[in-house]
This record gives sequence, structure tokens and C-alpha cells, in this order.
Amino acid sequence: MTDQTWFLPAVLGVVLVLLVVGVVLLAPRRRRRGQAGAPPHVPTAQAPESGVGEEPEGAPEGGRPGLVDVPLPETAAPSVEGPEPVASRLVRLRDRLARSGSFGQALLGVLARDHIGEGDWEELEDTLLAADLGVGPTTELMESLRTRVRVLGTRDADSVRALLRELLLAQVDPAMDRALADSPSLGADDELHPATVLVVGVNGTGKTTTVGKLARLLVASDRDVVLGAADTFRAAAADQLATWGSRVGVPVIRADRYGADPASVAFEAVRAADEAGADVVIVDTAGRLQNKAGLMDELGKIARVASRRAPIAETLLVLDATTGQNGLRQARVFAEVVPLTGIVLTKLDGSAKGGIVVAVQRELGVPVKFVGLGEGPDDLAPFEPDAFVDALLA
Ligand SMILES: Nc1nc2c(ncn2[C@@H]2O[C@H](COP(=O)(O)OP(=O)(O)OP(=O)(O)O)[C@@H](O)[C@H]2O)c(=O)[nH]1
Repeated sequence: MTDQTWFLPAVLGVVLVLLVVGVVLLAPRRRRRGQAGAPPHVPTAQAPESGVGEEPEGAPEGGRPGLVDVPLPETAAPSVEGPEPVASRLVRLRDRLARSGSFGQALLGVLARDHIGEGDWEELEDTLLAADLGVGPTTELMESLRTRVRVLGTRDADSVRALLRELLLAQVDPAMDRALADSPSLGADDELHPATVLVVGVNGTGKTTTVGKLARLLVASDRDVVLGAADTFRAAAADQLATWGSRVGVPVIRADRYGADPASVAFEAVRAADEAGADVVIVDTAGRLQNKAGLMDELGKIARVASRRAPIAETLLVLDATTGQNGLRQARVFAEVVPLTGIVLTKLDGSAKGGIVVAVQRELGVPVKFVGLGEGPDDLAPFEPDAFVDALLA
């Protein structure tokens, strides 16, 4: 009799414990967005049926294209990558820069000679010009060098290195503001809107790759990002971007057909980001040859149309560091069409022409904000003048 009285409560107790454990194990776990969790909800933009559907206020001319976003399905969440944190990638990329862009080493070698003759000064000048520093900055640097070396009166390696560091750093201009707008800001309507970042440049410079890398960098900094594939001319560009997006759980807004109006795609991407409350929307644009006036006009239209929904926070020009003077010519043309706020210098890893950083900043009056140092997904780093100059002299 005694045995029966404890038996029933004991069984009920075990059942209750099992129930609680089951509920805990089966409950959906909330995961961090952009890492292992679902992406922010971005409504799928569909082409409105004729006569049906609301045309957005300020919508682009020619109606809305059929658009699809490419959100990461919940089932694919476990494969979402965690991008490399910003701090550790800088250390890694600094080494790569030191190995490839070492014109500073050539300068140090000449300056360390016992007697610096006229031929040596010419060698220094040629080294700077060959590194694409530009004629103006080279002349300035040479004048300062000559004066300071005379005043210094020593060839001690540490003193020469410190002098060169100071002069190169002054040319790179550490005072420029290199921060990327990556938080929502107030629009003309007094509402908060995501930071809209347009990425422009000639084809092949690494625009699409840069948009993908930039998304990873922002995700690593806990930002909610949406990408817009407004390069509707190159068939593979939107697919390429969709792959970048899915790897880090970032939605990609793209047209469902090639050749759609890029301005419409840009508008829809900004709208989707706006509605999702994202921090940043990055819009990839088609590669444009600077001599094709029509295409350049189109870039102006993309900027105009996208800004109807949210102010354009940044327009980044992507330049291939290996193209030298040609790159500078491209930069001038783009700067005439859209107000640039920053430069991304790609392929600095394969170039001993790090001087282009100085030349392009002088040319445009806007800072280099990021540098591409390889083809790997996390081979993009915020540009830091001190680290750059140290790498040149390493
Ligand atoms: N070594 C190196 N390669 C890079 C870097 N950035 C981009 N690339 C490579 O450059 C090539 C062109 O990159 P894309 O991103 O397709 O260029 P794009 O400007 O978007 O080209 P279009 O879509 O044709 O306008 C690819 O093979 C990239 O891997 C970099 O920093 N270093």
C-alpha cells in the first residue's frame, strides 16, 4: 500500500521532467542576424500586375522592374559564414602590403648611402614616380627630403627611416576622414533611412567583389546590410552578388531579368533596406567605360532615383591600383558625374605602386577609405595611413 502511494507521483514527476527537457530542446533558438541566423526580413518586390499595385511615391521612370530578393532560407542558416573581424584582418593584410608595395624600401636603401650624389637624388625621384605618387607630390617630397637630410647630417638607419615615415605620412594625409557612413541618418522627411552606398567604377576594377567584401566587413561589425545588384548588364554580376550575400546571410535585391532598368533596381534595394530597418544598403552598378556618355548619364540617373527614397550617404569609386594614370583619368570622369565620397583601391597586393594612394587623393580631394589586398573574401581592409606607411617601410 505504501509502495503504491509514492509510485504514482514519482511517475508523474519523471513525465514532467521529460516534458520540460523536450520543450527546451525543441524551442526555436534566436540566432544573431548576419551570422548563423535568418536575414532581416526584406519584402520581395514583385512586378505589379498591370493596373494593379501601388506605384511607389518617387518611383523610377518606366515603372518597377520584376525584382526578386535572395534571402537566405532558414534551412541554409547553418552554412552562413562568420566573416573575419576587422582588427585581425588588418594585421594579416599589412604583411601582404609590406611584401608587395615596398617602394619605401628602395627609398631607404638610397638614403642610407654614405654620400648622396645628384644621381642618387634622381634615383629617388624616379622611384617615387614609378610608384605612381604623381609629379606634384614627388616634387614636394623630394624638396623636403633634400632639406631635411642636410639638416639631419646623419645616415643612421633609424633616423632616416623616421624622417621618411614622417614625410610619406604627410603625403598620405592622416587628417582625412575615412569613416564609412554605416548607420541610418535623417532624410529630408525627418525619418531615419539606411546609409545608402553606391559603388561605381570601370568594369574589371573589382566593384562586385568589393561590394561583397564590404558586406562581410559590415556584418563583422554587426551591421544589418542589404545589397542591390544594379549591374543589370553583365549577366553574371547579380549571380556573383547573390553568392556573396548568401554566404553571410545578407539579402540581395536583383532584377529577375537582365537588362532591366538599373535605376529601378537601385530604388527597390533602397526601399527594401528602408522597410527592413537595415543599417546600410550597398548598390553595385555596371562597369562603365568613361567614354560612353550614355552609360555615364545612367549613373547620374541611378543616384537621382535612389536618392528619392533615402539620401545617398556614400558614393565609392573603385579603382584598380595597377592601372596608374589610366585609373586617374577614370577617376576624373566619374567625379564629374557623381559627387564621390571615397575611393576603394583594389589589387594593391599585386602592385608596387602604392603611391597611387597619394595621387588619387590629391586628384579628387576625397580619401581612400578601403584597400583590396587579394582575392580572398576578407581581403579588404579600412585604409589606415600609419599602417600603410609602416608597411611600405617594413
Ligand atoms: N588580386 C586582387 N584581385 C582582386 C581584388 N579585388 C578584385 N579582384 C579581382 O578582380 C577581378 C574582377 O572583379 P569584379 O568584382 O568582377 O570586377 P567588376 O568591376 O565588378 O567587373 P564588372 O562587373 O565587369 O564591371 C576578379 O577576378 C576579382 O577576384 C584585389 O584586391 N586583389
